[in-house]
Amino acid sequence: MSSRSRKARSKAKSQREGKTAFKNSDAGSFGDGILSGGKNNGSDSSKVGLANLNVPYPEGLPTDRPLDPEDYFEQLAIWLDLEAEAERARLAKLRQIRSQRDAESTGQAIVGLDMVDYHTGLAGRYLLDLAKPGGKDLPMNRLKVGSPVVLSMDDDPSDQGIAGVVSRRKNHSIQIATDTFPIRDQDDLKKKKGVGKHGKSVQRPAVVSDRFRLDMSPDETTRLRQLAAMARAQEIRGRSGKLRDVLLGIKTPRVDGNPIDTHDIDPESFQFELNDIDFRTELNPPQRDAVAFAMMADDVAIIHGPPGTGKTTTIAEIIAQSVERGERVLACAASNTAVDNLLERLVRLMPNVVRVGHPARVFESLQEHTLDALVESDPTSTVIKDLRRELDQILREANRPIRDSGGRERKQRAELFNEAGRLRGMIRSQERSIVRAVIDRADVICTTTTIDEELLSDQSFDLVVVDESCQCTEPGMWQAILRADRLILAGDHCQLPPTVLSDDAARIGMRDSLMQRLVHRYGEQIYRRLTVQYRMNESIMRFSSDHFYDSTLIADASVKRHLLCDLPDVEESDFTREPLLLIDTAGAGYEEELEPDGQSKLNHGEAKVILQMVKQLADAGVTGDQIAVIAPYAAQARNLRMRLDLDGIEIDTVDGFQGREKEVVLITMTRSNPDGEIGFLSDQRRSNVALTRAKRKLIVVGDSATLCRHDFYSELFRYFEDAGAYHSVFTLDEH
Ligand SMILES: Nc1ncnc2c1ncn2[C@@H]1O[C@H](COP(=O)(O)OP(=O)(O)OP(=O)(O)O)[C@@H](O)[C@H]1O
Repeated sequence: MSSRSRKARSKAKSQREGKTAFKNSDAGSFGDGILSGGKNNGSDSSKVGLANLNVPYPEGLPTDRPLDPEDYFEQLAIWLDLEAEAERARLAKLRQIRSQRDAESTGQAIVGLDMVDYHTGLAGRYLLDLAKPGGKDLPMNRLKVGSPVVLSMDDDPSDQGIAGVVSRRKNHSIQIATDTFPIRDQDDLKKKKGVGKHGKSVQRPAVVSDRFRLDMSPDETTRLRQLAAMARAQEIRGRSGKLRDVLLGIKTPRVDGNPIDTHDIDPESFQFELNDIDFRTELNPPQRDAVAFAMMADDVAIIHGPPGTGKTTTIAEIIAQSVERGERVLACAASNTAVDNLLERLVRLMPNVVRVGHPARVFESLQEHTLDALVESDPTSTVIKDLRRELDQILREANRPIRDSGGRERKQRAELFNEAGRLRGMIRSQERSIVRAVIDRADVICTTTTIDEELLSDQSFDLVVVDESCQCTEPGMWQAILRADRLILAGDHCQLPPTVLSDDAARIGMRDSLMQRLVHRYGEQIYRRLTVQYRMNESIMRFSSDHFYDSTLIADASVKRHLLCDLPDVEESDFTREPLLLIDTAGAGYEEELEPDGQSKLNHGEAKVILQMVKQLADAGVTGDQIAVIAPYAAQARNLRMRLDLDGIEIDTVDGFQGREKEVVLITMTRSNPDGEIGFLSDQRRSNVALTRAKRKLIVVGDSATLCRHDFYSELFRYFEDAGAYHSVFTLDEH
């Protein structure tokens, strides 16, 4: 353990007791009114509008003075420690649930699995196909493609298992990529019934007789990489050291050579820069300004992109401009989905982009841009293909059941495994040199902010861009920052913050992003806001614009009045002509319930209303793939998935929907109780995301008696009422 990590651990206790690593911390005194429209007096830290950015972080990193690097990185290490502790505790609790029904009801484990097939993939990984005996469908689960998992023996609670990543999932089978072959007893191979297509039972043997269990796993690698990057960042000098000092408030950021706190940008230079850019995309004026501003920033600039305002489009243009100037760019985001959204734009603008990351986590449509695919299609990789074929062959031979009792076959098997090891070594070394060549040739590398240090080794970049940067914790930023000459952060602090499991870490600042901190510290000079949105009908946009963005959003003419009934094959009626609809369930007795065996909430009454609305939409000609249902609670999303069977309809939690859009969105607020408790619905950023996903129609189902005890929801209900879109559930048929 590093000395900082040790120090951090011992400090973690005092952190939980509410102390910070900052000496003389006077957090709570930054009220210097740096941002425009300061409506809020800073008394309510739950409000998150830009106008409310004057609100100090309750106990987080101070923004009114430079941060001492040692204190700062120590604080970040403490957050990571608290977070790791919370993650370990959560998973330990889950793995203790050994009984099938209980373990699987969490959605984070699948038990009693047979291994029905395996192959070798890139870099000598094993791809293991697992299924339930008899080809039964897998239970509802949260193991998505890309989820880190632990594969262990089902009948052995002491088995620590091996680490893997989900690489494919179907209704009745799941594929895991691992570095190790999970075999307990090689002699124990015997034929068993397996599964075939569509879950039919066929005579396909389970290739290993053991039963397996899959559990979601903690991602220790990420934390270790972050700690290592922070240790380097604390010591680093030169250009990266200067950028660190700017981000810590020790040095002032510069634009066009001038410190931002003393000079407004010279309008003439700005105009000159703007005129000089040969834009590759059709951008609106705020987007163009943002591009020019980013190009002029000497060290760091921020693009604030409210929902649907073309943040990703804008940063793709910034990257294209930077490449045009002969620069190399690292384009990152905290999630794989956000990286892929950006990659989708980039590949339309330039050819030489490489997506680094596990291919299992990359959109199917973008596979050809992954490092794996590019290495595979490299002419020099035919050698690797031959070696891999040989490896597969050897493994199949080695896994044949042993028939003789004399030990000869056992000896042969050991030799075969040795040979397999040697081949894997050769494959790896060949691949390493091709990987290096592909990466060196790329103009832009796209990756999540959890960077594979081995793949990118010593690469540094003229520009590092982090999209959705408000979803990234500060410790999560340093791997990317260390490789940057200049840094552009894009995001929206009024949407979801990063996921932080530890309440203690969240309370002392881990959920506040670097972008948010820099805006606090430097104010308007450090960011440009995009204001024209291309998603929502104006009525859908207005509430969010007024509440979160100082009423600055403008609906582009192409979407301003678009309606559901304008879609081909959708019948025109009052229902499809109105962009807003709110169904108030107050008085109907639709009380929330706690999911059996779980912590999450569901609401059967609201689900019934959602079902009725979806049916009405389908009857009007709206197709499933044009509809999304958003539930703040996973249990309600699961409940609805079991009850709704319209082809193509998407049902997910708010977190699953950030960055997405649909023609029509239904939200089931779920909370309904006599005490007016609303749990994490009180985080308005979550509601902001849910309310801004719909293009042409937004339907909200909720209980005013519970929700409207809170100002935000009371305003929301009033907004629907004023728009003539409020209906009590009693006005619906069947209720
Ligand atoms: N200047 C523009 N002219 C026309 N359409 C645009 C323009 N800028 C963005 N769009 C369109 O607006 C939509 C949203 O753009 P984009 O995905 O870049 O936004 P975003 O801000 O990243 O979205 P999100 O809110 O999901 O984070 C896309 O369909 C995009 O093509």
